Amino acid sequence: MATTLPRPSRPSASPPNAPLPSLPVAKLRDSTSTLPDASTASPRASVSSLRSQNATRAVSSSALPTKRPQKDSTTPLPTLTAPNTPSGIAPPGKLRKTISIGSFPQPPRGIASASKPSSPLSCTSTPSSKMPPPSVGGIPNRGSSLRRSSSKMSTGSVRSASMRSPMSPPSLFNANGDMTMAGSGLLSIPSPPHSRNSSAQDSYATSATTFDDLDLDDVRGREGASHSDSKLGKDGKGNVTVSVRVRPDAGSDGARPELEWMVDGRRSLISYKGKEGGEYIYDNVFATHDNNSRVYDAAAKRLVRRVMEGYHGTVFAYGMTGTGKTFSMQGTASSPGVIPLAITDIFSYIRETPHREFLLRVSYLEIYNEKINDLLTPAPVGPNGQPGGDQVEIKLREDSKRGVYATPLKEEIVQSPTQLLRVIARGDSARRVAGTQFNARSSRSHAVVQIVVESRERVNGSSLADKRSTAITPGGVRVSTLSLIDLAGSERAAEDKARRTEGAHINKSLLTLGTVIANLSGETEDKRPGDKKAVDKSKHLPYRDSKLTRLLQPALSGNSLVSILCTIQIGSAGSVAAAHNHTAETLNTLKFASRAKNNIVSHAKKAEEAGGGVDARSLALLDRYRIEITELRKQLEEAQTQTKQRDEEEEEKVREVEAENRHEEQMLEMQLARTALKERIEHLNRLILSSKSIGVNNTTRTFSALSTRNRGSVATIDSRPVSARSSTASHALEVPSLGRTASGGSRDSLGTVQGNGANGDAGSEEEDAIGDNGDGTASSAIQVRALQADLADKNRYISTLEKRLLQARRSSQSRVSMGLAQRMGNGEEGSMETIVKERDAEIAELRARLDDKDRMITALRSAARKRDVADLRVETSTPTSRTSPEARRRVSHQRSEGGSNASSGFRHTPPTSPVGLGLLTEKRQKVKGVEEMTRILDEMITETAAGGNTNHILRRGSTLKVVSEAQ
Ligand SMILES: Nc1ncnc2c1ncn2[C@@H]1O[C@H](COP(=O)(O)OP(=O)(O)OP(=O)(O)O)[C@@H](O)[C@H]1O
Repeated sequence: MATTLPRPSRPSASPPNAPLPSLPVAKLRDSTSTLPDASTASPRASVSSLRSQNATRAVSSSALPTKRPQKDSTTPLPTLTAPNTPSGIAPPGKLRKTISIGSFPQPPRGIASASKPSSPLSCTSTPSSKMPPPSVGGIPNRGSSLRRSSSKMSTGSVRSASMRSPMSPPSLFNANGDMTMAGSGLLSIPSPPHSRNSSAQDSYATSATTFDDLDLDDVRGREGASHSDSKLGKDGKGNVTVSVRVRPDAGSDGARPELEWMVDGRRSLISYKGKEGGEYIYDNVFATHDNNSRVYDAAAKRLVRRVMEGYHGTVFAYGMTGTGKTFSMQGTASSPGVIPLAITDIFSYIRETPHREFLLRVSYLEIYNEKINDLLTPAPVGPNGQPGGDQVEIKLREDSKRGVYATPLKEEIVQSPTQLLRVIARGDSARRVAGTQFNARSSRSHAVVQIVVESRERVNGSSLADKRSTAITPGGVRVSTLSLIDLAGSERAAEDKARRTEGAHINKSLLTLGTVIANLSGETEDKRPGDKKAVDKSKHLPYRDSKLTRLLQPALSGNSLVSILCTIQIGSAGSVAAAHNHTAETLNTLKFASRAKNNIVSHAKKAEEAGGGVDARSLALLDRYRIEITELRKQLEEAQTQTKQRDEEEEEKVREVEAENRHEEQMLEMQLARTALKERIEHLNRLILSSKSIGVNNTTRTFSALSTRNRGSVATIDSRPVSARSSTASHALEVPSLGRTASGGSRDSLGTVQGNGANGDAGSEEEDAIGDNGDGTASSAIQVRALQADLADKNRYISTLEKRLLQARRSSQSRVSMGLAQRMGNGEEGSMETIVKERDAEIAELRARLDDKDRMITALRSAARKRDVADLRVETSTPTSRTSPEARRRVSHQRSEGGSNASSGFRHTPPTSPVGLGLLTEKRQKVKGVEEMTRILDEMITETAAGGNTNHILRRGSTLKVVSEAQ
């Protein structure tokens, strides 16, 4: 409850100082302030009390309006229809039961008419502007509220005036308090002190006339069209409305107790002519044929509308078990009750009010055995998997802004009538019901539906920008609450233990409610000294004695518009005993209703609009949502900006990755180019080899001839195959390398030149590897030189390799550090390891490539040397063939010696003849040529590995070819 107001002033017993404005309809009421408590007083006590009161209360009929009496005089009193009447709601097939109007004694015309018109003694409507300001703290300060004077004076006047008036209004009671519908000795039940509540007083008048004079649709139309506060004053609807609804009788055994009752819906009057007889007038009396729609229209519609305007409102149904409280509040599918009709109206109002925006939230709780259960939260599951685990205890709290409220309680935000109805239906299904003696589906708990309405003025303009500007300005939110309460019914002790316990709790809480309402009448502070009523001030209001009264405290203490619907059953209900029971209960209910009407004072005021300066916690949900929406919008914009940035970064990354991929592709292309170059080199090498091979082969053939001739007598130069594979492996090149071997005995051993090259013929040739210059010295010298050259080559190549390795390391280190710096910048610290691995792999690859080159160079060199050696052999063998037979013999001898001394190794004897020296010079030149070629090859390979420049290689290749051809 956002605001609470001080209680209005109470009527004083003092007479009026000035003439009072007329009351549209004079009403007769039993003075509830003197009625015994419904729960405690015995019927007999009630009757005696009534009698004593009635004797002194009379309302003048002289001032009654003339319109109604004329109408009434021609209109018969309404009949009490049985459930099976055409307009009734009772099941079909039942006998039509009509209580004839003739069965009731008719009041005299004047009296009858007197019940309608307004009385000059009635109080004036106290405009809301004259209402006292709200009490500090929101909870009405009953003491301070009683200091109001304007209404107090008038109400007090009413009471005393009515008591004193010689013009008694019509009554069913005679001077002795006996109920008589006719006769001269009528006692008027004095008008209830409704004037204490000016609004309520007005409602008396209007409610009594409205349904008599107006077509219901007409009423609806007019009510729906008006939302203004002034309406309250104009039509006189009050802040507290008390209605009584009579339930159709389920059956009768002929006892016809209904004959003792008279229900006059037109005059909102119920009278009983039994022992505790009396006449009761309320704001509305609904006969058995009145349906839920009519009940809602008269008892709750206006209240609901005003809740939408910013007032707090409470509607509750009270009555004995089985009398139709749930039927009235919930209704049926074909006849919806107060709750669904209120929901429809709430949304109609929202539709009709485009200048405001609304937020609705709903909660639903029950008070069962003095424990509060949240009906919208599913029952927790116990250890056995069955519902019934321990629910979080819901407590009632109170604060100045919200008043009394239950917490923690689930509140659901709803956006449509269907959604709201569904939520309530869910709560209904969770509510405790059980079969009792009087009701097969008796509610065993008090159920409270609470709909919180937040609304605020919409800023003009419907553009999004306007809405946004509204969103960032909190405040201006009005919060009001509509409480729709279906109480459990009072009942006699049941046989079943569980029902008994429930019944005890129900009765206790209803008793407390009765006590609170009864004691409300004693809240008179502004008394004159010596005023007898002053003692009432001390009356205790036991709100805390039950959860129900605690929850209803804000409403009962004047903070809210209140509509109480009391349900009764006056039929025999199938048996005389039941009828008696009903009668007692019905009388109790009627007394409760009278007390409520007389004692509850409400000065509900439109909830103040929360300003923008309130702290965040107390902000209305609507505001909080607005703020949240603004914040979320901001977050969304930020998120969008971030997303955009991330997208750009990702695009950048993608671009980098693409660049990397392109680089890799380029690398791959280069790799392919290198491979192609290698192949080209090998091809060139093969060309070189094949041009030399031809010489070798030719020489070999010469050697072969020679060796055939000398087989078995010459020392052999064995050649061990050394295989050299190019990196492509498919071009394996095996060239003989020089080596020493002991070819056993006289047997020749043949070196082999094998090649898988394109020519494919090298491998098939045999070569006599004989370093034969006649004395074997030439071969030795050649071998030494060849070995030295080989060694030099190897050294050179090793140094080249070292250089390359160093370069590779440096470049990979710099690349790693660059990559690292870049990736560290991108926050990819985890990938350092990967980078190092990548670089390691690159180094390994480079090494492998260098190894390949190494092998290739070795192979090339070996081939070149071999070719060189072969040339030398050919050349040295030629002069030998031209020497004298003596010399040949010497050679032959030496060979035979060499053969016998094979184990001593290869002997190298330098040539001594001038021919030999010339040959040697020529040979040296050739060796140089080989070295030159090797050098070119080395450079070429180095450059190839470093740059992959095909043209360059080709150029070099052609140079090489030229060199080789020159040789
Ligand atoms: N005005 C009515 N017209 C037709 N049937 C009614 C009327 N009022 C009540 N009933 C029927 O009477 C039975 C009991 O009504 P209901 O359950 O509403 O009583 P109750 O006051 O809520 O009882 P309890 O306090 O035990 O919950 C239901 O079957 C209902 O349909």
